[in-house]
Amino acid sequence: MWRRVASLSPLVSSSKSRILNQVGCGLNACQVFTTRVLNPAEGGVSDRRRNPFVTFVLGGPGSGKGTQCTKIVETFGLTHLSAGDLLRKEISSNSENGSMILNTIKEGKIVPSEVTVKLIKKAIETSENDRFLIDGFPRSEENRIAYERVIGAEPDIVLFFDCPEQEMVKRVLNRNQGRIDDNIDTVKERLKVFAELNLPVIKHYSKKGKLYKIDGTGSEDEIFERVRPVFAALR
Ligand SMILES: Nc1ncnc2c1ncn2[C@@H]1O[C@H](COP(=O)(O)OP(=O)(O)OP(=O)(O)O)[C@@H](O)[C@H]1O
Ligand SMILES: O=c1ccn([C@@H]2O[C@H](COP(=O)(O)O)[C@@H](O)[C@H]2O)c(=O)[nH]1
Ligand SMILES: [Mg+2]
Repeated sequence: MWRRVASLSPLVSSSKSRILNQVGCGLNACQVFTTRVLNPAEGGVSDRRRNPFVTFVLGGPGSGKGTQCTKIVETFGLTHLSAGDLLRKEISSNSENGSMILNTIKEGKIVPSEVTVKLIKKAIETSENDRFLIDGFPRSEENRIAYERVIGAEPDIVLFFDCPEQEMVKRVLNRNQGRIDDNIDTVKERLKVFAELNLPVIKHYSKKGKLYKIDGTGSEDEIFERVRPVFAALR
């Protein structure tokens, strides 16, 4: 089991992006606190995986969440759960929510919490691992509250990849993986949704001392060297 309390030196980004100004939440805090709020009435996660170590990985579209998660998995062995990938699997498996999810993703909006939280809960419960990176979730305060209620715990830490909008748009439009939301109109909407609904989540966890803000500019390797100490300190 990983340590749940750690004290690290500051890892504050020097980026001057618009997002940073909007968050404006004194992100020097690099102490990791734990607040377990297990809620037996809701069931929480199953007994076998009752107390997993959870990292939320947040950032705007194209900020590099998925790319950095792959590197964290390779080096530290956490299991990567991308909320977007779980939703895309629902579309391709023709589930009852498939067409609703497809339309929501096309529009750059947020899928209802009950759908996403259920998929994440199942993925945690069916995993052999007890350490997770939950990538691209929670997208809103409503998502966050639903997760904490259903899972019965807060995340242990939260990573936020801070990247200028112009760079994020460039990366998304060059991604070339056939995603239906990698077009300029959807990206504009996703940036709007990120600023309006996701930044409040980031601010919430900053206030709780759980946030690690990482400068998301530079090469993939340079960014990973900013991420590495966060997990190295928890081993
Ligand atoms: N540091 C980087 N410099 C340049 N390109 C990068 C960098 N990191 C990731 N990329 C590229 O940018 C694109 C978006 O990266 P990635 O998919 O990791 O972002 P994301 O935050 O998961 O985005 P989304 O929220 O849309 O899923 C990918 O094509 C990836 O290869
Ligand atoms: O928790 C979530 C995660 C994702 N979505 C929808 O999926 C797309 C793509 O997500 P990525 O994380 O970029 O892969 C996102 O724009 C949302 O439409 C969601 O609703 N809830
Ligand atoms: Mg991604």
